[in-house]
Amino acid sequence: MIRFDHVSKVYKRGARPALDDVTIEVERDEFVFLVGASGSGKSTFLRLTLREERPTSGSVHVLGRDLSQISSWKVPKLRQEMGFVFQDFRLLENKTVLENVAIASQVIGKPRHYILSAVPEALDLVGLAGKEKRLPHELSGGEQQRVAIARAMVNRPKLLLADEPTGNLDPSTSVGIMRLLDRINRQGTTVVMATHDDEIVDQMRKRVIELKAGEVVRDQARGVYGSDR
Ligand SMILES: Nc1ncnc2c1ncn2[C@@H]1O[C@H](COP(=O)(O)OP(=O)(O)OP(=O)(O)O)[C@@H](O)[C@H]1O
Repeated sequence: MIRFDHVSKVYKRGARPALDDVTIEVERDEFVFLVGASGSGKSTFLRLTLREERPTSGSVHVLGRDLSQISSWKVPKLRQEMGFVFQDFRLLENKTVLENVAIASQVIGKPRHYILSAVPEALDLVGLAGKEKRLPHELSGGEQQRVAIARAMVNRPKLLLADEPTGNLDPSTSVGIMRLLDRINRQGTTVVMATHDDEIVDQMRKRVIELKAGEVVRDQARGVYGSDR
């Protein structure tokens, strides 16, 4: 699903690498936490997976494709096969819940009959059926994040990337969001979630990849502690 082969990323010549010789494989149907202190390289990992950035060296494969071989005009098509969720929700404030979700299908030209069935299905998945006409400011933070997750799922991606999705939520609301992400994973979507929240990571008992100053220092699924090279 995702393969990083000796990937390094240096943003500015001479600066410390944001990722330093990272080799990781995420298999189909896995749920993986990406943890590490601020600046350890989590967002860089996600940006490379989305091909928002390109590696300085090494190769990145996502959804069976070598990202270095994909021409720029094909990148939007690749991103259509992924969903992403952010800490700050990023909803359109003057659009209803329904419109916020539908727009993700409309912008990529999905046919009307698809949208008419996929949008209610996505809202049902996240438990927001009945709130279609609300505007984002009429929802709680947890509900706003659910809208963002419905939007990420409406095109039925194989891979969901989440960057601190519970970062703006209180602990009990976060638990609900984690249950939802777990359910999405069990229904067949690979999930990679960057987080600072140790409590969530401990509760969920999933694979944990820890980055420190751009290096993988822990990969719990493989039982490796310390640098694995
Ligand atoms: N666009 C950029 N230009 C220059 N340096 C960058 C850029 N983006 C990130 N960096 C640097 O790369 C390193 C890794 O940053 P990254 O954002 O990947 O970490 P992070 O683990 O996601 O941190 P946080 O949890 O605070 O989001 C940091 O030293 C950061 O300053």
